[in-house]
This record gives sequence, C-alpha cells and structure tokens, in this order.
Amino acid sequence: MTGVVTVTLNPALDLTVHAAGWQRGQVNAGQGMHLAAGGKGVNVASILADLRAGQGEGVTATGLLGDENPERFETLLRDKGIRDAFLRVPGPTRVGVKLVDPAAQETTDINLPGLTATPQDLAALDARLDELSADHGAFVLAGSLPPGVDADVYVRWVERLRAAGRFVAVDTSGAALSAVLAAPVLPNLIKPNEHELAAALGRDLPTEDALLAAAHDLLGRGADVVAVSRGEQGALLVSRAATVRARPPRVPVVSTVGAGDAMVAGLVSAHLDGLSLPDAARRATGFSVGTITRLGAHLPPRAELDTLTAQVEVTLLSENKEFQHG
Ligand SMILES: Nc1ncnc2c1ncn2[C@@H]1O[C@H](COP(=O)(O)OP(=O)(O)OP(=O)(O)O)[C@@H](O)[C@H]1O
Ligand SMILES: O=P(O)(O)OC[C@@]1(O)O[C@H](CO)[C@@H](O)[C@@H]1O
Repeated sequence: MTGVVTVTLNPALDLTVHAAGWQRGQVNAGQGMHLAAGGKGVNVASILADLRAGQGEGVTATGLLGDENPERFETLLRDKGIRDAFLRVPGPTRVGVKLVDPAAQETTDINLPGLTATPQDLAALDARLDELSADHGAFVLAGSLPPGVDADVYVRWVERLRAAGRFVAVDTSGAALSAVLAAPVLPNLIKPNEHELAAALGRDLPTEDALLAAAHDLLGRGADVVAVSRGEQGALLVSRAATVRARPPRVPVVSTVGAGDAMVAGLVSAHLDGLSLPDAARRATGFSVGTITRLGAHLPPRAELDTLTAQVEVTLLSENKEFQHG
C-alpha cells in the first residue's frame, strides 16, 4: 500500500508580490505578481507528483476547499495527476500574501485565518479520512488549522491512522503543534522549523545541541524521524539509527514559499523508498533548495535537481548500528 494522502485543512491561494527593496509603512513599487494554489498539504502533493514526473497517480489531496474559488486548485491537481479528494465548503479559500524582495532574497508572509470549519465539515472530513485510510499507506497532515477546528484535531487523526498501521507525517505550528508534541501517540515524522519547535515546546532552543536534545526527546516518545529545518542553515535530522546535519548549497532564491513542504515531500518519499537517514536528508534538502529557485511548490527538471542534490552537504553527527536498518 504505497499511496500518499496529503490533508490540508486550511489551503491558501498564494499571492506572491515581487517588490524590490520594499519598505514597511512606505509607498512601494511592485514589479510583478503571481497567484497560485497553495497551502502546505497541497504543496507537498505537488512536489510528490513532480517526483513521479507529472504522474501524480498514487497521490491524493484532501482537506477543505472553498467552493467560490477552487479553479486554480482544480487545475493544479488535474495537471499533475493528483486525485482531488477535497471537500468543498461554502465561501472563498483564503489568500496568503507573500511579499518577495528579490534584492534582499527575503520573503515576508501574511497568512490569513481561512474559512471557519463547521462540525459537519469536520465530520465529513473524518469520514473521508477513514475511507482513504483503507487503501493508502502514508498520510501528511500539514498546515495551520482554520477557525472552528480544535487544536487537537491532528492528535486524534495521528492516533487513528497510526493504530491502523499507517505512516503519518505532521508539519504544523502553534497550538496544533504543541498538542501533537504533547500527545501520547506521536506521528512517525515531524518537521517543524526551529522557531515553530521552540514556540511549541515553550522554551528557547538557541543552539544546535538544544535543538538536537529536543528532537531526541521526541524520538524517545515514539516519533521515528524528527527533522528540524533552519532556513538557509539547513536542517538537523534524527532517527533511532542516526543524527544528521544537512546544509544546502547557496542558490539564487526566487521565493522561499514551500521550502519546508518540499522537505516534507522529500522525507516522505525517502521513507517510501526505504532510504537511510543521511540519504533522506540529502534528498529532502535537494528538494527544498530546488523549490526555492522557482515560484510555487514545484521541483526543477531532473538534471537540475540532481546537480543541486549532489551539492547538499550531509554530515553524520552520530549513528547507532543497532538501528541502522530500522
Ligand atoms: N535561503 C535559503 N537558502 C538555501 N536553502 C534554503 C533557504 N531557505 C530554506 N532553505 C532550505 O529549505 C529547508 C526548509 O526551510 P525552512 O526551515 O525555512 O522551512 P519552513 O520554515 O518550514 O518553510 P515554509 O514554511 O516557508 O515552507 C531548509 O532546511 C533548507 O534546506
Ligand atoms: O497558515 P499555514 O497553513 O501555516 O501556512 C500557509 C502557507 O504559508 O504555507 C505554504 C508554504 O509552506 C503556503 O503555500 C501557504 O500560504
């Protein structure tokens, strides 16, 4: 059972505005804009489909999608061969503003709350997840929660899916991440960035050692892989078999939106392909770097991706032979 389901409770139409040297509180000139379907799970599905060279077969995207502006989502999913299992809910999907300053190679995000989910929407999504879990092996629960959703929704789904023997990855933030990290059953894979992890645990994690200690603590409590991403500094990854640091090469950044989602897609595909942690770290970092060299969550062509992936610097910080093949 190899199919992957990505779940996006709070998708977003990403409005990327390029404004070189823009200044807060000033009148700024923009050079261009781009509107694209996004949201973390949508982006993960998009990257996974690219990995299969446009044959998204085996990738299913679900969640809650506003029925007033679904066209860009429907087109993306259709073009990439991703199965559209989104429930339609009344109203417009939120817009996410991504202000890119190409000169500073910096992206500023303004994420809106999204459509309020009703208890009926959530019950219907529960039922859809049950259906999908019958014949899909891996689930990615990604992104923020829209209004109306309890912070422990991912906790419930992680418990249910893991009890059914499914592989579950979670990438979220805020109260939803705090709830996931405090739950008795952890996801197989967790990918917070360093700031999200510190905020969710309610303490500073100012050093690599502090981040690694926090990640190891989550392994001890049942996660299989914890990947802490650190923007241009790369990522720290831990499993029971190894502890790894991955550093990306320097690349011309077009937009960092989707960098973390590409990393999640890389790690999930690495799990499905049975890669070791160092190889998974290399693949996932290659995906992230490839994604930030273009607009939207898309992998570059194969040759370019391979070149970037070969330039990722992977350092094995420690290994545990007992679990090498675990
Ligand atoms: N400026 C950059 N230069 C090179 N690589 C980068 C840069 N920003 C991000 N990356 C790569 O992308 C990975 C994930 O980035 P980051 O830690 O910013 O994730 P994130 O905060 O979850 O991202 P997002 O929420 O925007 O998708 C990093 O580990 C790194 O490999
Ligand atoms: O509000 P969330 O769900 O945390 O983040 C939403 C979002 O920033 O995440 C994606 C990039 O990771 C974007 O496509 C989207 O706008």
